[in-house]
Amino acid sequence: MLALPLRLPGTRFYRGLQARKKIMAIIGKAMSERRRGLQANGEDFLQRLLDDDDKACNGATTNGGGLTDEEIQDNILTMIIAGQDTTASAMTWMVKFLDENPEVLDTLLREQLDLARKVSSKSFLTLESINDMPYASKVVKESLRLASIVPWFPRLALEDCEKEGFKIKRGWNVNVDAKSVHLDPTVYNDPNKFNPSRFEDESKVPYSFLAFGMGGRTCLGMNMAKAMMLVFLHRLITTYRWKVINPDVSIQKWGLFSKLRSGCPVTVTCITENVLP
Ligand code: HEM
Repeated sequence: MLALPLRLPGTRFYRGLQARKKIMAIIGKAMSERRRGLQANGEDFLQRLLDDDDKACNGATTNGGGLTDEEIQDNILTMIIAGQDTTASAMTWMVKFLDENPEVLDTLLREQLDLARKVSSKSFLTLESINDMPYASKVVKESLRLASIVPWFPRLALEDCEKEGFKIKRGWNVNVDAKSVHLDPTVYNDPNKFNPSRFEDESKVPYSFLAFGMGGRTCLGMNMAKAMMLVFLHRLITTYRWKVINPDVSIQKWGLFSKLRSGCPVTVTCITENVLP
């Protein structure tokens, strides 16, 4: 998205196309190995698409046909691009914000240790446990607001229209600037402060939380991403003591998503069981 579309060797665009080809080939190989029984059929999204495709080929679907192999590859690539880097980056920012805000970390630790005591006999967190993390949910939301992982997203005007006095012509590209909304002091009080409690008296300004987009194209993985971030938080907070070792706040240049250039390295020590009384 952030490169001139020049198919010339050496350009970012060209390297992107080459990388895409490589990933598509890896996905294509996995598909053919699964179909030939050479790779374990996991219970994953790829398998669902392949199974639906089989059903369509055998006439077991009513909608006339499954996806082509290229469409299946495209769907998997979309999930990788939309789901992997975004969530990883969100977790990185969350660690950074918590490291910088010990009082928030303290409140979070208390909530998570309480929860850990309740669920310690189980080896995994259930949906019920995830729904029992009110403060952690606000930490996740505030991290997503302040980091604006997808800082803007593009739209195409399908017809002439006028918004707040601005005339927009059919065919124009319009970028929704989520980051500016998230940092607008008329929407969020003291917007640069990491303050999860601001969501206690949740801002009611419509369209003011755009971390997952809004409307017809809202993020499909929104609930999954939130759940992953909560599980990650719980494990990190209750199992490890950690410290960010590189406080560099610069952001990766030309990235599609807002990512810390340093990757936010941390030192990690496992907490012994006596932390959970
Ligand atoms: C913290 C993590 C994530 C963030 C911040 C995020 C953010 C977004 C945003 C802002 C959009 C809307 C883009 C637009 O309107 O043009 C979007 C769309 C999308 N996201 Fe996510 N996302 C995350 C995680 C995920 C995950 C885990 C998945 C899948 C496993 C996923 C799959 C998608 C898909 C498929 C779309 C396109 C939806 C459509 O166009 O109909 N995302 N995401």
